[in-house]
Amino acid sequence: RKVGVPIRVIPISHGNPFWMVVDRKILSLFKKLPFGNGNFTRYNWRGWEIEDRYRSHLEMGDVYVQVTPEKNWLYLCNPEALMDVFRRRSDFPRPLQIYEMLNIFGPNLATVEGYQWKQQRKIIATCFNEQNNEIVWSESVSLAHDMLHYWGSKESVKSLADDTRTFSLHVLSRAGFGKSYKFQGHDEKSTTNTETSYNESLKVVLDNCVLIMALGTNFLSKPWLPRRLRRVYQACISFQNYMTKVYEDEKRTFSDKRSTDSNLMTSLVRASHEESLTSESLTEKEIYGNVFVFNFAGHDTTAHTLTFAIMFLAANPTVQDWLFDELYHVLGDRQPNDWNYNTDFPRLKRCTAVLMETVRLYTPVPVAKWTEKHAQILKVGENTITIPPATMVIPSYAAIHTHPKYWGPDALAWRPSRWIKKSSISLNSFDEEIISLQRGVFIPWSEGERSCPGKKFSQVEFVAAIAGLFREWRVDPIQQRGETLESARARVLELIDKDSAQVLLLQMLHPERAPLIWRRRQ
Ligand code: HEM
Repeated sequence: RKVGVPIRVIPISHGNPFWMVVDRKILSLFKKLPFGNGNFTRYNWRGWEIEDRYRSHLEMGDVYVQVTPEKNWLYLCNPEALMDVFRRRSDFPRPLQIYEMLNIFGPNLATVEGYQWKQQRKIIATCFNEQNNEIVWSESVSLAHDMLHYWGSKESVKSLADDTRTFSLHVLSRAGFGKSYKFQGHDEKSTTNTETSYNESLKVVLDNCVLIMALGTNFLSKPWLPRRLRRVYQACISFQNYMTKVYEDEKRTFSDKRSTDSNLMTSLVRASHEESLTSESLTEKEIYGNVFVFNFAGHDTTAHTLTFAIMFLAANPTVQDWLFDELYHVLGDRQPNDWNYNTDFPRLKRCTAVLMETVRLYTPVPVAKWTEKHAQILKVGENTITIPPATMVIPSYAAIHTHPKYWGPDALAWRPSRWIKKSSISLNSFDEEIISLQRGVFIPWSEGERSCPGKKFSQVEFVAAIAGLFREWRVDPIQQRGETLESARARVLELIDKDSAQVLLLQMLHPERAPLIWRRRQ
């Protein structure tokens, strides 16, 4: 109350692990009770932000606090104040206790703060470079082609979410480690052989990372555990062995002065070696920790976003035509292996707009900051507030991304064309630009020094995938008995709206409930 902003009291802490498992089930029962609809059912579950959007801020203003038994959570929906929080990295650090579990393979960018973070970030920034983006581009184009081949051969595609995860895992294998794999659709996956074991182990690690983080690798090594858990442990070991081998190889290559590939792992080893002359290099453990965190941070973020985008496109044939016009204009009749990262990617503005519009509405990663040990003063609009120590400070991304004040009356509609304007410097009628926005109203990759280092990586990957999929093909929902195509599309939109929830990240829970069909354009 002393902060002087509206408050909402909720009975269970947002970080309570037991509650996180049962929240929605219990609240759905509560909602049925005559007195059951209050702050508890409105706010006390994981992912409430997406259902609520900007409504709480419309009711209470740009800042309010949720009071929980453990901490106070301050929600912020004001662009200038948000940018202030992002810029003041030491005043509003990351609450590291939430991320500690990501230390499975070693300390990394996501789990350190202060000087250690600065030092790691400086080295890592050099690895996410244009040579790496070129690898991301060509691998994504090639994999999208194979994925389309698989989807195009089926009468009904139900495995969208699984296949986009395979796609993003393969891109990471190549751009992160230098290992290229042929795309295998959901029904084509073979049992492991030696060649796929690295990729397979990475997949098992990522699929089970919550379990690994919760139990720890020491516990998982116990021989009396069930087979499934031992398999997870084996995957951790072979993933670690693979990283060690690449590390040793690269160290040798470096001392021989032979040039190598620009994948993230080799660049990290090289950059670390170069920095070692100034005693600021990464340790071997930190290299492993970071390679894991690149995979963790880059896998489902892009895969879920692709799933959302393809579903939205299936429901919006006019947007597919709009995309096709750009793809035909930029890529013409050239074959995918002739598409060029340097000249084609920057021109695919509409493809980029599809990404922006999708992450605006379905932002995959929630960001949290806190005030740690000290009170902080923050100007929010006309008011200046003092935020007490140990307060969580949460950018209300789902609100700022949809507030009509910044996005207009159709803010909740998925409309990629809102991102495009005619180029001011070109006379060519097709030359378009992405609109410039006020800083702080669009924050899916966060902002400031601690924003996502994989932003461009994910943009290149997404745009290459969309170009590969939609240059010659289109997608529709499969009609159910007695349904028109129009109502099938409305059903897909309804599914996106009602069936999306925060698991680890925000995702569609059952995209297989709306099977799709891919057809070649006439
Ligand atoms: C659509 C795709 C993506 C989105 C929306 C996204 C979003 C974000 C956000 C919001 C953060 C800040 C989290 C926080 O402050 O708590 C972040 C951090 C991070 N992201 Fe991404 N990300 C994406 C893809 C990727 C990819 C492809 C990679 C790597 C290949 C990656 C690597 C990282 C890393 C290492 C961090 C930690 C940075 C640090 O703490 O300094 N991300 N990402």
